[in-house]
Amino acid sequence: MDQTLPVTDAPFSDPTRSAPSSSGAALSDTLRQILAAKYLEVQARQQETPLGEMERRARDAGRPRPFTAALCNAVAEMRVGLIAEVKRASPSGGLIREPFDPAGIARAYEAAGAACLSVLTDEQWFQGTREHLRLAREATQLPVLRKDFMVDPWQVFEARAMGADAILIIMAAVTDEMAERLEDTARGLDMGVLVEVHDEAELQRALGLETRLIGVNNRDLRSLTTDIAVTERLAPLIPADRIPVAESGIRTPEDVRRMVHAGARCLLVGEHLLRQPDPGAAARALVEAA
Ligand SMILES: O=P(O)(O)OC[C@@H](O)[C@@H](O)c1c[nH]c2ccccc12
Repeated sequence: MDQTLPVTDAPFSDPTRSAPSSSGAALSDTLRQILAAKYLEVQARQQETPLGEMERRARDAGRPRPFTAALCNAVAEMRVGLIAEVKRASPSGGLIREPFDPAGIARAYEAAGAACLSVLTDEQWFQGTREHLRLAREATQLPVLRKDFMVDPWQVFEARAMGADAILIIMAAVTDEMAERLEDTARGLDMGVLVEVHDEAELQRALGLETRLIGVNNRDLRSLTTDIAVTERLAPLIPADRIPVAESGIRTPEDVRRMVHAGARCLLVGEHLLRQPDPGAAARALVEAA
């Protein structure tokens, strides 16, 4: 814990310029728009709360709950490791749930046997807030992933300061160098990391990190379409010392069985659960599918 943490004195890097876009496609699409706004948002927030102050708040936030261990335990016990998501809206789904009760939803997920929670904090595209994360975490004992677009280590301190136990690193959104800085910062705070990939090239880049949890996003963040065959293609390429997590577009017990069969016993599921009158019952049906 006495390691020197990376500082954010460098200007925000634009991954669309320097990172290899693995698909070869220009990011002139949803992800690019989200990132352009995110750099500005982080810059503005950092002016309100400078790095040193945010780091102090992060270190005062108490101990993080063990996110990676919760999923490892589920896998070791041959259960489905469900990361159940709390989100009000999304760019592809529009307004998903209204009224929206993050604490009640989180409690229902916990009772259903979810291993972890994921809470959207992006306001502009997902109508998320820091308050949603705080409410969901306080209502349960579960480790919580802050689901947002991380482009600067300042946000990792911010995540811990708001109570998050883990962060997401989206390989399509960052350079290799930034991915490492985000990972180092999270590890220095004892936080978990989920690194997200969508194709073979992003997977190769992700395997250069130390993070064990490799999320395969079935959703293409450029076009917003989902296809759970993406996990079936990529999960077999993930080495045995890593833990594959199938993300997005999972709805039915049959989908769960397909993901488990492909080698992904951990699942990140949101929209389907949140569209049901009883998200807890829907979560239980998926946990019990395999
Ligand atoms: O709601 P779904 O299709 O079940 O997907 C959940 C989760 O995988 C999705 O919200 C997600 C995965 N990666 C992201 C990156 C940013 C925002 C959102 C996401």
